[in-house]
Amino acid sequence: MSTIKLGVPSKGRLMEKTFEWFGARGVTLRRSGSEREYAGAVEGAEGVSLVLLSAGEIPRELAAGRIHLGVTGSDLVQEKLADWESQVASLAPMGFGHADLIIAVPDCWADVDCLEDLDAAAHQFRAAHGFRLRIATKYHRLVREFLTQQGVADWQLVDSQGATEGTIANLTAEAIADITSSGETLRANHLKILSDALIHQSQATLFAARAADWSGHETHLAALAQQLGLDAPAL
Ligand SMILES: Nc1ncnc2c1ncn2[C@@H]1O[C@H](COP(=O)(O)OP(=O)(O)OP(=O)(O)O)[C@@H](O)[C@H]1O
Ligand SMILES: O=P(O)(O)OC[C@H]1O[C@H](OP(=O)(O)OP(=O)(O)O)[C@H](O)[C@@H]1O
Repeated sequence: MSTIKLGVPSKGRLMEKTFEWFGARGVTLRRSGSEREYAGAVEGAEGVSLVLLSAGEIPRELAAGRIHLGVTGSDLVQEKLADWESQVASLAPMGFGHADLIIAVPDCWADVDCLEDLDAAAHQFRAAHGFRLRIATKYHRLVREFLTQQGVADWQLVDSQGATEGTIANLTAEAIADITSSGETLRANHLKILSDALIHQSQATLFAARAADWSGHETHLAALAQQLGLDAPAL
């Protein structure tokens, strides 16, 4: 018989905290098999099976309907899925995995503390250098939407899939947009956050896939929602 497929992060703190969150609600998730095998088991919820996936791939698997439910950061869903609310329903913020997507510039840019200053600096930068000020990020969709909405001009995004805070010292960007939690990476790289450039406050969230085949799963979904203390989702 087919089951509701629940995708959760396969490793690290997101996996552990997800297991704790479900466990506290009477649903035991665990990795089965050897330590390195990505197989999982569910106890305490009928008709639900566990799929262990990279957090970064969970948005795509939800959008494709290959999993019914998935836990990942809200930043990843909003970045990776166009018009995300049409593709997934947010069922529950889970209270961990907090991170802020922000824009930061070098500490030594004394005249740049907010978006208006960045706009002015970008304008000057283009006049002086003949190309647009570069902002390094992996969050292309969210950053582009935010800066456009805020009326900041004369920037370009350059792709950085990791170690983004290092791009400025490496002279491949003038500013960065990345997630921060403790702020230590920004401090260590002599960067400061613009005061009004909080693009997204992310946390781990339980999502449901609108494209998944829910037929035959209605009773199990209602029972799971009740056990987790959630409203029955309208999908
Ligand atoms: N300090 C942090 N550093 C990195 N990610 C964080 C931090 N705090 C919270 N997160 C969240 O964790 C999620 C990313 O998790 P993770 O790095 O495990 O995913 P991933 O990129 O898919 O990993 P991998 O591809 O290595 O499996 C994002 O939603 C991010 O917002
Ligand atoms: O504010 P902090 O607590 O210092 O955390 C923020 C850092 O953590 C993440 O990087 P990650 O470790 O995921 O590596 P990455 O550079 O590969 O993205 C993020 O991209 C920042 O670099």
